[in-house]
Amino acid sequence: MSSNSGIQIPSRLPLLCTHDGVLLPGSTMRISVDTARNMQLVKSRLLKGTSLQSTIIGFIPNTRDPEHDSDELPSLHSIGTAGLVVQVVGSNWPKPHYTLLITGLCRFRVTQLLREKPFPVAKVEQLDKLEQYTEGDQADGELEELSQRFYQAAVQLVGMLDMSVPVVAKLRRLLDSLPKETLPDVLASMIRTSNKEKLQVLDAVDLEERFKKALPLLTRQIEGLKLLQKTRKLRPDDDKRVLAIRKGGVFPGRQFSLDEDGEDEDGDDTAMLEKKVKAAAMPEAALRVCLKELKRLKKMPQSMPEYALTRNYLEMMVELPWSKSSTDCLDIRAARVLLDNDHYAMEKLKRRVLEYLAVRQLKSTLKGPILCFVGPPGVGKTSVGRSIARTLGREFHRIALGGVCDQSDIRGHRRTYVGSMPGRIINGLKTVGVNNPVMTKTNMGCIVVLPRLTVLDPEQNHSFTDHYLNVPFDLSQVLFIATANTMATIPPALLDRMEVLQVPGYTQEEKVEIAHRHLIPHQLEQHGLTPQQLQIPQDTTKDIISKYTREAGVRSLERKIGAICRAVAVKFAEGHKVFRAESPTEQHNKEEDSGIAAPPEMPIVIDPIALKDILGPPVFEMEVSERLTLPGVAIGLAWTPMGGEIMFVEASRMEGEGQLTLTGQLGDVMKESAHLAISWLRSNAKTYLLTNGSADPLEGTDIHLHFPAGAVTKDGPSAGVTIVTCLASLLSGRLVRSDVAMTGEITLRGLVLPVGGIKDKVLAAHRANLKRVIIPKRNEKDLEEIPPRVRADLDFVFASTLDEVLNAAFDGGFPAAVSHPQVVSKL
Ligand SMILES: Nc1ncnc2c1ncn2[C@@H]1O[C@H](COP(=O)(O)OP(=O)(O)OP(=O)(O)O)[C@@H](O)[C@H]1O
Repeated sequence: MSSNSGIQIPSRLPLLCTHDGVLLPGSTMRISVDTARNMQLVKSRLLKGTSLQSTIIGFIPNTRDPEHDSDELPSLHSIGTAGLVVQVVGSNWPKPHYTLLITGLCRFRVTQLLREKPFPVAKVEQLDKLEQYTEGDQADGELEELSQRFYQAAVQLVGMLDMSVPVVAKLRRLLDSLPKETLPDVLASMIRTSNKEKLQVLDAVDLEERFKKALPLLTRQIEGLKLLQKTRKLRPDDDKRVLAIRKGGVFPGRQFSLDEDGEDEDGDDTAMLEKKVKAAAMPEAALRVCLKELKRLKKMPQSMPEYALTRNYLEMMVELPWSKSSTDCLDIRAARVLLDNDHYAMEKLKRRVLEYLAVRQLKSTLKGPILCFVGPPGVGKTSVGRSIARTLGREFHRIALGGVCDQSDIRGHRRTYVGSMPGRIINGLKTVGVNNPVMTKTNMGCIVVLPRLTVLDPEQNHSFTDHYLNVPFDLSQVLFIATANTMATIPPALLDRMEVLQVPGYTQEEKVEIAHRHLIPHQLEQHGLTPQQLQIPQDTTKDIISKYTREAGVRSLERKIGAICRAVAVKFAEGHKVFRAESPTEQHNKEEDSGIAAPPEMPIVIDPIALKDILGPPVFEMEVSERLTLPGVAIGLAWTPMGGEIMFVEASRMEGEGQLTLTGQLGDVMKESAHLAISWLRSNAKTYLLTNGSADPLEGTDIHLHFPAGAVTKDGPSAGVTIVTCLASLLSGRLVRSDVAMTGEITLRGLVLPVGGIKDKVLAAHRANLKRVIIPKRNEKDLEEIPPRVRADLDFVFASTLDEVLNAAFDGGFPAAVSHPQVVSKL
């Protein structure tokens, strides 16, 4: 029935004493507090409390809170309103204070003041109660009549207001849905009433009296409105007059001078714009264009669509930072510390960035190549860009070109088009307000269609012309950093203008460090939690990495940590009940525990059980060894723009005519690898005793080769060795070792050629807990990039021939019947 009747307020309430307003039940008000006791209440109750109950406070009106803590508390107004604090905003200007947004729930009476310091707390008796209304309804005819009259008056009042205003329409609907008993409070807080009148309504505990107090206020408001409407009707042509003036003003050459403040706004506006144009310190060419446009604008009637276009253009022009730049404050030593503080690992990248910055410091006019960071998503490319901006003391802007394959997105649309806009670069400059920010451009691959690449050419940057501006803008001060996931999609002409820095994926250990140094503290802060409230042990982080994410970077790891923080934040908001998992052994203790709130200083520790509770069952289970229980399966290593991955190759044979079927969305190069592999095995079948009695192992058999994850397109020559191993296993009936992965291109003669992406591939093998990795001999030098700890965990086999590959891939080797002639690679 009543909205506030169901509320049960605590029997002890902290009191907020104020002289600046009266909170009535059912209304919301903003109140600023700055006295000692009130500030204490906010600090130690509202900001520290974690339960819903702690956000309920007693609002005592008409009582001035003493300025100082030591001053005596004056006698309290006996009736107050229990209020729910929905928002607290703190500020130090002009002096420390908090602004509270508080919603009134119900009246209470102070029965006993329990303490005065640091803020008053009192025993209270709740006044507005459900029974009171229901009983009143049945018993009292007069009350019924009063409430009806009040309702009618309220309807009349709302009827006089403009229903097209959404708030009025909402109030009209509310009138019917709210219980009638609450109307005096709600309306008294909405209409024009003094604090004294509101206080009288508040003090009217008896419902009948409350109606009697509020009704005259309502009637007064209605009468006031009636009077206002009458005076408006007396001067009906007022509006028209205003209209006439406005219309007249747009005719060129005619000036109106009005005594009142309704001056000719448009004339004023253009004059203002002119002033701004002159103050914008633009280069000669741009200034000339602006002045010409201004001249046109002055002559143009405002109703012309072009008026708005020209105005927008001019406003854009004056807002651009033509000659506004921030001063660089580069200190290489500080930069090193900052880069190290912001990012763990990525030593090579950091070293190159520092070199770049050092050269800039020595020669500020440096027109070096644009840096381009290439690596899987979430490895910190953009975030290094942000750190560079910080070290230089520059603004940072990120242009994400995801999905953008249109040059107008970068260069803007010509102004002749409706809805034309400047491109992303100019827009970015307008946002940052200086002409020398650090800009990162994500996903460079998409600029394939840019016919002219001036943006990325340092030599041509000084005269970048956006189609919308149509005058050159000097971008030579902007420090561009490009980022991309793969180099494959960047046009060679673009690549040629950039210095590419590879950012490989992270090892599990690196991820754990990054999580504990950066991601967890960052997420805790984002969710308003402290390390005293939530702790994630290293083992849990390892579990999150291996069981819930499979990525080269750390983005989804960060998301998972965020999910944990959210779950814990909910627990704290609910009052921090003991957060335990429901393992069967603990189940019986649950009832005893459930009522006890853990002491607030106890952190929530995320153990494996809690982890499973929050993130659900593990998403990735290592299934490597399970899948290698039959002959004809081998593990390869693939490189994708998302980092390295392990890849299974499966083969099966059936009766047929020696045909090879390939499935799994393979590209041409990969299909050719498969054919090469078959040919090599056929030609060496005798050597390895794969003949099965006949001369050709494929006689009377069809072979099917499949690369699982069939929906993903795969290509490249690096699966060659894996296909050979897989087929050798199928034809020999022997199992491939379940802890070995391999990569390498093959030739028809059985040589193993080098491939790319070794670091990412090796990291993928390490992530998958494999022990042995077979890589081409000529890739041995790439191992330098791999962290020593990962190198120590793995057993590397460097193969230059397929014979070596097979020997390493099978337990006990893969002996040839006759000794295999050693072929030396001259490639
Ligand atoms: N080495 C690191 N140390 C600390 N934090 C890191 C590190 N690497 C990545 N991060 C964090 O990972 C998150 C994602 O990084 P970022 O957005 O820079 O990725 P990105 O490489 O630009 O990805 P994309 O290619 O998808 O744009 C950021 O919050 C970043 O701070």
